[in-house]
Amino acid sequence: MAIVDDIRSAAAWVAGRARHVVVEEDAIAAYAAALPPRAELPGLDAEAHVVDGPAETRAAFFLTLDAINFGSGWFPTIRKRDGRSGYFTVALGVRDRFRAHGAWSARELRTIDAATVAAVLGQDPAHELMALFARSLNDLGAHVADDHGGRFLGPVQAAGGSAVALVEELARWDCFADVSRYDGREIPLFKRAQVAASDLALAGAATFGDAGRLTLFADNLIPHVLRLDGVLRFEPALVARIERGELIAHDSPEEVEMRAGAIQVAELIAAARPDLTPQLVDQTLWTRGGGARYKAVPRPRARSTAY
Ligand SMILES: Nc1nc2c(c(CN[C@H]3C=C[C@H](O)[C@@H]3O)cn2[C@@H]2O[C@H](COP(=O)(O)O)[C@@H](O)[C@H]2O)c(=O)[nH]1
Repeated sequence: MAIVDDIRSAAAWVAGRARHVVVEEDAIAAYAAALPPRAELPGLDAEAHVVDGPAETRAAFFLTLDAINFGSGWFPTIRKRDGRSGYFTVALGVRDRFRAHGAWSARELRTIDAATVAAVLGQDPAHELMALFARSLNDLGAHVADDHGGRFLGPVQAAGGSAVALVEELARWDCFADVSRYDGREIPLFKRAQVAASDLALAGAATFGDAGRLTLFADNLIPHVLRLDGVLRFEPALVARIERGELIAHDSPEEVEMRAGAIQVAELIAAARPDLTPQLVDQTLWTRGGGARYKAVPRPRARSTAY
């Protein structure tokens, strides 16, 4: 079975036995009907990303950014750009570096250290997230250098027009690892490998015929949006912990159920809205999550390199 089908069937299996986070199936039809048409979806935020210039540079930008598109559990402890979220603070830092000095080469990424990453992102070099970012970039650099001759378009071209094939390759790299365990079973989620495929297509660095097979990208923000919108029901004790700002343990049943529940909801929505794929549902809900209503309430936070 293709990796994306493993992800969706694992997510459905978790959702079917979830104890802490439950899909409100009766809410799906109306919720799906009310989601905006795909035409209204915002594309890439051109100000925060590298969306022009050579395809090789766009591929370098998004593979570099998505290799460090995690840390949401630490975001309350990093220095944010004024009025920007954690994700956009990181994206803008990488974008500024690309604008000033171009892309890091694969060879440079292979040896980049925490202090260099911290300087680019405007962070304390001693912050533990900087060492995690550097380690992820080291692995990315090693794979692009050793497996693809230093070309960031290498993995895209090797995927031969298939987003699923690209996810299959990135999922083998440590820097895109994202498999949890739940009731003794492996639960592949691969949020960043999948968002990388999506971002490369959005940036025009890749053309995929099968992007509709990607699942929703299981982060912490979408379950939060779905809870506030009444589509995922979190048990009261979990809500209380989240609202106290307590970290939820990565790989805990609650955390896996939140992420798997969001993937399952996107599948149910896509079944009700043939014009929307799970990737488009993700973009809609992730964008919605940036709104005041969702920012006003504490969101779940877990510390992992997955999201
Ligand atoms: N499900 C989903 N999660 C996504 C993204 C993105 C960025 N993608 C956009 C970039 C270019 C295109 O416009 C893409 O749409 C980041 N995240 C996650 O959010 C979390 C950050 O939250 P906050 O605390 O607010 O910064 C963090 O876990 C990060 O991994 C997405 O697209 N989908």
